[in-house]
Amino acid sequence: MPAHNDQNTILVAEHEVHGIRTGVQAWLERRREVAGTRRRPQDKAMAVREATGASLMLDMGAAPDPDLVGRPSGQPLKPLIVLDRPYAPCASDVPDLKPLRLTELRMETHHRGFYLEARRISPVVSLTVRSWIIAQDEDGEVERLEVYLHTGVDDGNILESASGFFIKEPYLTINREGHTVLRIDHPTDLIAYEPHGEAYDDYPGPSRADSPNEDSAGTEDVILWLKGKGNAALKQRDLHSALTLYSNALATSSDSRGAVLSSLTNAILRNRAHVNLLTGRFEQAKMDALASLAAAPDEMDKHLNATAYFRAGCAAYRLRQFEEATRLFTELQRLTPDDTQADLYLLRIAMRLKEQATGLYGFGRLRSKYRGAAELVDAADYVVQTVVRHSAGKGRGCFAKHDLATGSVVICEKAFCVARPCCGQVRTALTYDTRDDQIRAFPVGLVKVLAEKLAKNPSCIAKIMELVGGRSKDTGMPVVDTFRLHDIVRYNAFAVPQSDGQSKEASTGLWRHAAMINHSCIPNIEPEFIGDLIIFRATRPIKAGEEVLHCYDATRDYNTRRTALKTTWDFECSCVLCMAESADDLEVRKRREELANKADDFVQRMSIPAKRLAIVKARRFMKAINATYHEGRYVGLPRTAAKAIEAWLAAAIA
Ligand SMILES: C[S@@+](CC[C@H](N)C(=O)[O-])C[C@H]1O[C@@H](n2cnc3c(N)ncnc32)[C@H](O)[C@@H]1O
Repeated sequence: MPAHNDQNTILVAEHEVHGIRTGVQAWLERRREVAGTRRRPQDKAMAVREATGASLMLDMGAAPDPDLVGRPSGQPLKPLIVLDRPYAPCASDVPDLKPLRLTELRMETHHRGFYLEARRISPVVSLTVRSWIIAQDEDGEVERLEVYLHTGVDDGNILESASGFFIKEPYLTINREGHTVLRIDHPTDLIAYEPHGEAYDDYPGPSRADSPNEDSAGTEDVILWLKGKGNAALKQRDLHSALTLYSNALATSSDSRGAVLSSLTNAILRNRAHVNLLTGRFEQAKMDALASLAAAPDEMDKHLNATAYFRAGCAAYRLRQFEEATRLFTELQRLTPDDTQADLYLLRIAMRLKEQATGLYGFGRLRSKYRGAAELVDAADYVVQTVVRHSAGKGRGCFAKHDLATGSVVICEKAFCVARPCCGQVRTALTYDTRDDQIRAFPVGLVKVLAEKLAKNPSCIAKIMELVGGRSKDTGMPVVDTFRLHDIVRYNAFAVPQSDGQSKEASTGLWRHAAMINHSCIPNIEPEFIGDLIIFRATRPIKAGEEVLHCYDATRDYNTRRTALKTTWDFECSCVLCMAESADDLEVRKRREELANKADDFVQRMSIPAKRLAIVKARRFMKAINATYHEGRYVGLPRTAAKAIEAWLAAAIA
């Protein structure tokens, strides 16, 4: 993560690294041994008993979470996630796949082109980075179903949200504790549904099978009943159920033969638009609201259309489609000229459009309004000063379109998504990536937030997949690929410095345009954060056509910095400072670092105003540090080791 990533640094003791590696290697070996063999049947009663027991023990806090690994020196336990052999998510819809039974599954096999239908028959066991249940197929065979990391749906757990599931292209493997499991890594591979007929169990009218397709009055009753249940769920803020019930009602209405139910259907679409807005499904919210508009409205319909325009306008605003939001709120204004809601929104949109075009934000006002870490700021993006194009040896880069003065705003962008401490979204895990054998402290909380946002707004997937670490090939269907998201976060996320000093772990976020900025150890722009707004300002004059560069890792020591750039971002920096430092003798670099550390210590201890003797000592430090720099090679380059003592001296003699 560029900038400020030190808060996420976790020191892993050598013996612990060894323990993790050995354990994981043994697990991989076990999996290799069983690859391709037939699945062994499970004892149903025993499996359910085990899940019930595990769930109870966890609820009582009486069982350790097997996902957590021990920390040295009293640091809190951290979850360990093993990233092994990434595989692609299923890119087909369930009807395009062939059904499969549990008895047909083979170990360590991705059953491409197939799906499995199963019901939950146990309580949900919720661990730190995964949840599991016992699932049963229609033959009565059972297996553990484990969902990794992406268990959340509308503030609940996907495994709790329904009792029936479609598992697309099931993958049968062994987990780290040795249990055979159906493993879900990609959120789009698990489809939760209410088994057929289940939502109608307490329907008071004639049985559904008897009526709807034959009789439009019967169908209308079912739809009205589902709508009523949806409204009741909405009232109780059970948004996931409300969404399912409205969707079932709409499916029933589209199933019915020739029944003219348009006003009822429109009402459900309007309600579903509201729930979609509340749950962050903005694309679907806009579609529902627009689909609910009456074509030839009477006076009553006009009022209902106004509600639809309001919901569609809010969704467009949240999707940052400000021009479209203007059009929708203008329609609302036309329908309800006495209502001030549209006027207020149109004013807000006008502010966003101005920010977008001019970069004039009123930063003072924003700073005083948004003080918490990664708070969600109501602001537009200002990215018109730069253009993205090829940068030699670095992939794409961001280049200035015009001359930019020191201190001017180069880019100001609102996060695509952030993991926020206030919502409990900040979570750091240890990841062991078997692809490069590295153990890293990793912001898995951000991967979760990103996956959920993409699953709810699939049209954003393609744009995110364009970032480094994403997929280059189009699969034809918007799917959420967890492994890709992990790499995207690794290469492109920023850590947000904490402004409240409260949170133990740093917030992290993803900014799409800022993710195009390359690194230099001598940057020309510097980031600042207001909530989830990232603001890059020029630190020196930048010429039109020049690449804008910021510093991903400002560690002074050359070797440490080089290792960090390689380990996290997978490149070797060849900026002029790195070139000069790489030509230094190893001994010289070592001596310089020792002197710089002593000078740092001196600066920490010596207050200003300072005694003459202290100033003399500081000058000596300066001289000694400067002597480690080769006069010819460092012309015009920053002498980073002398920075702190130089600043102290300037203040002391001022
Ligand atoms: C946040 S992205 C920057 C945009 C990226 N160049 C692109 O094409 O989308 C970070 C990645 O850019 C590349 N990169 C950034 N700075 C670089 C540099 N100074 N030299 C070489 N590659 C660099 C590395 O591949 C790194 O993982």
